[in-house]
Amino acid sequence: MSTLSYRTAGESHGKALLTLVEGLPAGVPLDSAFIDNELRRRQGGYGRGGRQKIETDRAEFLTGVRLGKSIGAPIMMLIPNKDSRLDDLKATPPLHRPRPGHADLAGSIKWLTTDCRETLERASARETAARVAAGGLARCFLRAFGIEVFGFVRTVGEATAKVDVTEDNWRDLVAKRDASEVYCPDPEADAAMREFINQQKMAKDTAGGVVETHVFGCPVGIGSCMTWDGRLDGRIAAAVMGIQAFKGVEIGLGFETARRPGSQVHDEIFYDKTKRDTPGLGFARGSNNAGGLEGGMTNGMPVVVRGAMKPISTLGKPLRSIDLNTREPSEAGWERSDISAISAASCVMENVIAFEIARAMLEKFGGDSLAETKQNYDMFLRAARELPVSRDA
Ligand SMILES: Cc1cc2nc3c(=O)[nH]c(=O)nc-3n(C[C@H](O)[C@H](O)[C@H](O)COP(=O)(O)O)c2cc1C
Ligand SMILES: C=C(O[C@@H]1CC(C(=O)O)=C[C@@H](OP(=O)(O)O)[C@H]1O)C(=O)O
Repeated sequence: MSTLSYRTAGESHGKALLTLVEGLPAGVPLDSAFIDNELRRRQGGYGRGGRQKIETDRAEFLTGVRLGKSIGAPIMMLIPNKDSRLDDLKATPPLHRPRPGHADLAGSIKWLTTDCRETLERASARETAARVAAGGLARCFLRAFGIEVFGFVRTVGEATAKVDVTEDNWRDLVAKRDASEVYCPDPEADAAMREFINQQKMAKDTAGGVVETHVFGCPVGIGSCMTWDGRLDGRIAAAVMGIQAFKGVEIGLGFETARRPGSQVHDEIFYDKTKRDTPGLGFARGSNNAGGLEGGMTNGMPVVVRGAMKPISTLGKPLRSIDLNTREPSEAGWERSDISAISAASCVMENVIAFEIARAMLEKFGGDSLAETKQNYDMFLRAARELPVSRDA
C-alpha cells in the first residue's frame, strides 16, 4: 500500500497536462462531472486573459478506473491543451528579457540558457489545472466521509468580503460566490474588487489578493504531532505555498495570534452531548482561532486557511529588466497574461488543501478499499466516543 500522492506533468503550451494520482483506495465513485466543473471554475473569474477563451478543460481518465470507480491502481488523468504550440518557434519565440516576479531569471540561469521560455512553460500556472484534477479526485473520496471544502476570495485591493463562514451558512455562500465573477460571496466587496481589477487593467498593471478555504466535517485527530512532517498544518501550508504566486499562508487567526494575549486567542473547550455522534464528537469550541488545527492535528472544528497571492508579474507596462543576451538594460518581456487570477487561485487552493486532507485521512484510517477505510473510520469514532474505557479494552 502506498500513501496518497500525486505528480503533474505538462507545459503551458505543450500537448497536454497529466496528473498521476497514486494510493487512492479501490471503490471510490469518481464524479467526472464534479471534477470537470472544478476545472471550469478554475478557468473562470474576473480579469483573466485570452487563454481561457481558447481552452475548455476536461479531465480524461486514462488508467485506474473501471465502471466509474477507482480500482486501487495508479490513476492517470489527461487534460489536453488546445493552444499547443511549444515546438512552433514563430508562435512561441524565445524570451530573453525576464519578467520581474516570474520564474524567468532564476530558471534561465539555473538551466543554463538565456531563453526564459523553457522555464516559463513549466512554471506557468496552467499546471494548476492538473492539481485541481487531483484535488477533485480527492474530494470524491472525502465525500464518503461527509468532508466538504468551500473557498472564496476574501480580499482584493482595499475590498474585503464581510462574511462569517460557518458550518450552517456555507452552502448559501456557495450560491452567492458562484453568482459573482470574482468568486466573492459579498456583493458589495465583489463590486469593489471588480473596480480595483478594472483600474489595474486601465493602468496596464495587475492585481493579487487573499483567498480563503474552509474544510468541514474532518474527524478529530487526522495529522500528527509525532513528527515534524506529519503535522497537517505544515503540509497544508506547503501545499498552499506551492501554488504559483502565493507569498503567504495563515491558519485560523494566523499572524494576528502573535499580537494578542493567550486569553484572546485560544479556543475554550465545551462539550455538547447532542453533537456526540458528529465527527467532532461533541467537543464544541467557543471560537475557532486555531483554524481547526492544534498540534498539527484536526480538532473537530472547521479547518480555515488563508493564502496571499501576489499581483500577476506580466505587466502591460513592463518593469525594468536586463536582456540576458546583451546584459543591457531593457524592458521586461510581455506575454499574453491575466490581469488578475485571484478567483482561479481560490479554486486551486481549495483543491490542493482537499488533497492534503484526503492524504491525512488515509494515513490515519488506511484501507485498500473505500469500504475498509470507512470501517476503520467508523471504528475509530466509536472508540473515541466511548472513551475513557475503550483504548485498553
Ligand atoms: C491561476 C493562476 C494564473 C496565473 N496567471 C498568470 C499570468 O497570466 N501571467 C503571469 O505572469 N503570471 C501568472 N500567474 C503567476 C505565475 O505563474 C507565477 O508568478 C510564476 O510561476 C512564478 O512563480 P512565483 O510567483 O510563485 O514565484 C498565475 C498564477 C496562478 C495561480
Ligand atoms: C493558461 C493558464 O494560465 C496561464 C498562466 C500564465 C503564467 O505565467 O502562470 C500565463 C498565461 O499563459 P498564456 O500565455 O498561455 O495565456 C495564463 O493564461 C491557465 O490557467 O489555464
